[in-house]
Order: sequence, then C-alpha cells, then structure tokens
Amino acid sequence: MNSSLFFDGANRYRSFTHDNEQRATDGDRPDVQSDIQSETQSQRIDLAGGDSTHERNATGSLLPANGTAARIDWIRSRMPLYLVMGSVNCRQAPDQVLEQAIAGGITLFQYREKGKQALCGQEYVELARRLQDICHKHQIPFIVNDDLELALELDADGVHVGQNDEPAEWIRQRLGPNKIVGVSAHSLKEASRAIAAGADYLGIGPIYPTSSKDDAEPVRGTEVIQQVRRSGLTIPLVGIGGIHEHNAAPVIHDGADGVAVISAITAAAAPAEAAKHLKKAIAQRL
Ligand SMILES: Cc1ncc(COP(=O)(O)OP(=O)(O)O)c(N)n1
Ligand SMILES: Cc1nc(C(=O)O)sc1CCOP(=O)(O)O
Ligand SMILES: [Mg+2]
Repeated sequence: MNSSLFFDGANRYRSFTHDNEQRATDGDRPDVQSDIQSETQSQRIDLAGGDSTHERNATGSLLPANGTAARIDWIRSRMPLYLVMGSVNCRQAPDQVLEQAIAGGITLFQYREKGKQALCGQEYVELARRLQDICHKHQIPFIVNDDLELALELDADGVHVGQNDEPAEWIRQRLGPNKIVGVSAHSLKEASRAIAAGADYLGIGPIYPTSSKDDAEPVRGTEVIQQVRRSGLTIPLVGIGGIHEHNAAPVIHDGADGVAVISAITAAAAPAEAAKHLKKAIAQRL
C-alpha cells in the first residue's frame, strides 16, 4: 500500500492509502482515510525541483522503483516548470537556451523538434544528443517528444506522446518500467485511458491560445484539469499552451503540479530570467 494526496476540488489535498494509484479510474476512487490536509498548492510544489533523489540508480534510471509512492512523488517533483523545445522555437542557439533555462530553474525537459525548418536526419539526432548531455550534466530528466526510436537509441529518460501518436501502451511496453511515459489528454476519458495505459504524468492543454502548435485542440482553460482532480485522479499533471508568468497561477491553483511551456522561455530575450519569473509565479500563485 502507498499513501498519497489528492486534490479535492477546493484547493485542498486529502491523503489516502491505496494499492495502485496509477490505475485509479472514475469508478475506483480510493476511500478517504484521514483528515483534510490544509497544505496549499504552492507548499506542495517543490521548487527546488524535487527531493534529494537526483542520482541515477544501478539501471541508469533517475526513477525510484516502479509502483512505489516514491516514484510518483519523484515524477510530481519534476513537474513545476517543464520546458518543451526544439531548434525552431529558439531565438538563440538551442544549447544556450537550454543552459539558461536550467540556470533559471526548469525541472524537466522535452526535446520537441517539430514544425517548419525542423532539423532532420543526423542533425536532428546530434542536437538531441547535445541537449541530452546538458540535461545529464544538471540532472534534469530528458524526455523525447513522439519519437520512441530516438528515445531508445539515446537511452532517454522518457517519451511524451499525444492522442494521435503511437499508443501509450506500446510506448510503455517498449520503454519498460524504468522510464517516464507522458501522455497528452484533453478530457477526463482520455486521462483515465492514459493512466490505464501506463502513463506517469499527463499534459493537459491547450490551457490558453498558443502559436507554438499548429494542430492544437480548442482552448479549454483549466476545465479539464479541474475535472481530472475532482474525479479523484492524483496522477502528476502539467498544463500546457500559452502559459507565461502572468497567467500560470490559475493552472496551479486549479490542480496542476506544474506548467509546460515553449515560447515563454524560448522566445524570451533572457531565458534564465523568464524561467525564474515563471518559477516565482508558480510558487506564489501570483
Ligand atoms: C507536456 C506536454 N503536453 C502535451 C504535449 C502535446 O503532445 P501532442 O498532443 O502529441 O502534440 P505534439 O507536441 O507532438 O505536437 C506535449 N508535447 N508535451
Ligand atoms: C506542444 C504543445 N501541446 C499543446 C497541447 O495543447 O497539448 S499546446 C503546445 C504548445 C505550447 O507552446 P507555448 O507554451 O509556446 O504556447
Ligand atoms: Mg505528439
């Protein structure tokens, strides 16, 4: 049995014990077993980027063992400020943008080389390797967007897939239990399915209008985040789409463990400062 916290829809967390939180669905919400904890969202988010468990274990994974509460806590601790990025998003060299973003306090990184003028072939792989090296140097988990084969080739820390990508079950099967699987969800139904398929975290969006994704779904605000939390699902999740330092607070307030951003950091003249300001907004729910 593990113990964990769930968002009760009123900006409070309740604790409960459970056998397998990751498989919780609408119909099998665990019983509440102890009093409401008056912990606030900003207290719950660890802005240092997690607990002290930053070292890779014997299998080379940053993750605590599969199925443990420690694993879920660890993944949640990486959610606060998630940078998603490829060369097309950057005003400066992507390596420099990533270094600066890390200096500013990002907690997780996703390589998403997509869109017009995206690198391909050897250049695509080489940039991935360089960005992965930077992440390794700073103990920031390196996630690959969409491309399972690249993730396997690089021994990346995980893969993020959407509803139109390879199925999450397949990604989990190929990556095994020691890697992170992130899945995009646009409804409670998709969230429940993703959890059943083995997702470690969810990306929910677009929260606000975005110009970084041509095929983005209609804007939904924080509605889906609220629905997921009200249903009792406690899986780590981030909001994504059009988020910046001045509109990040409601995303956290309404139940997300963090925000995922592209342009708020990559298009900033000073990416480190942009990341710092975002981090502060998340912490203080400004
Ligand atoms: C953290 C995070 N959340 C959502 C997405 C979007 O994934 P997807 O819907 O597959 O779209 P693409 O990014 O592949 O265009 C994401 N990448 N990261
Ligand atoms: C990659 C991505 N996924 C989205 C989703 O809604 O799933 S929105 C998005 C783009 C996010 O970029 P920006 O922070 O610049 O708006
Ligand atoms: Mg995708």
